[in-house]
Amino acid sequence: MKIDTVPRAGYALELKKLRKSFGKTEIIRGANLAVNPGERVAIIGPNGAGKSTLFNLISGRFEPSSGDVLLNGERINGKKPFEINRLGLSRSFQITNIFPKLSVFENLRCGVLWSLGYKYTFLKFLANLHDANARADELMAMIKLDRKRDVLATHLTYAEQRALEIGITIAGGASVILLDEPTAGMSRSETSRFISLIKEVTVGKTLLTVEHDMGVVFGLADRIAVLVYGEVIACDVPEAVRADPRVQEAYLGLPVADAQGQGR
Ligand SMILES: Nc1ncnc2c1ncn2[C@@H]1O[C@H](COP(=O)(O)OP(=O)(O)OP(=O)(O)O)[C@@H](O)[C@H]1O
Repeated sequence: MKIDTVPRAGYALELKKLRKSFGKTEIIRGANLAVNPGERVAIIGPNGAGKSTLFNLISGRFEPSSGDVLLNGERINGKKPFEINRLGLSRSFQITNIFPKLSVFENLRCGVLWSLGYKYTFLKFLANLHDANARADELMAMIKLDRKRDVLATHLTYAEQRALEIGITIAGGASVILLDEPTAGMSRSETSRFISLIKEVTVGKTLLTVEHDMGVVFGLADRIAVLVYGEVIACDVPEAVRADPRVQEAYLGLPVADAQGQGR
């Protein structure tokens, strides 16, 4: 089944002078960011900097007050989240994405069918949908849950549920993936395995994460975007961001590597 969305030339994702106010309070204040196809970018920033708001603007949950969001060169402001999803951007919604009473396989198949525009009311007919079954099997192997094929999602470990969530997020073949704190709540060993898994399943895709854990940020990101008071004050390779005095100042004067947990 061919469902990959081929990015056009240019940036995979671009934010231009993006602004968002809630009432009189401006939360995103002219944020600019350009992410290349295939790049992994982590957004960091102190509490309340606007990271979640930025994700909500990109994924269509909020409409910008002004400025633009471009996905593969196409302006997506004002589009509905499902329209943006069909254009090739997929966002994880943490484990609320998962159907607890469905098996691993059924969850993944729902993710595939949803991206193709099927309705859940057709569930009883799904067994006949050969392509979706094949894609669900493929995803299950990618997220290393093939041995749990028929286990209900509710009976998975927390880390397995998060892996399933990633499987559902990538099910539709989106070229741009947004992950919100993908390793939150995991142990150190689970986190390091999970970083490897994320890297594997997003090969060739563009990845944007919001992350508090500096270990994850430095282990995963090609570039780090630092959001402070609704502006991207730096976006560079990890070593450069670590050494940037503006970033150190934003993290209470601590070197970024020592500021692990300070953003919480
Ligand atoms: N729907 C909303 N209505 C009003 N204010 C909002 C809304 N969403 C977010 N805010 C405000 O915007 C600011 C930024 O919030 P946001 O959650 O985007 O920050 P964040 O960087 O993700 O923070 P954290 O690291 O604590 O998760 C906060 O002051 C928050 O209260």
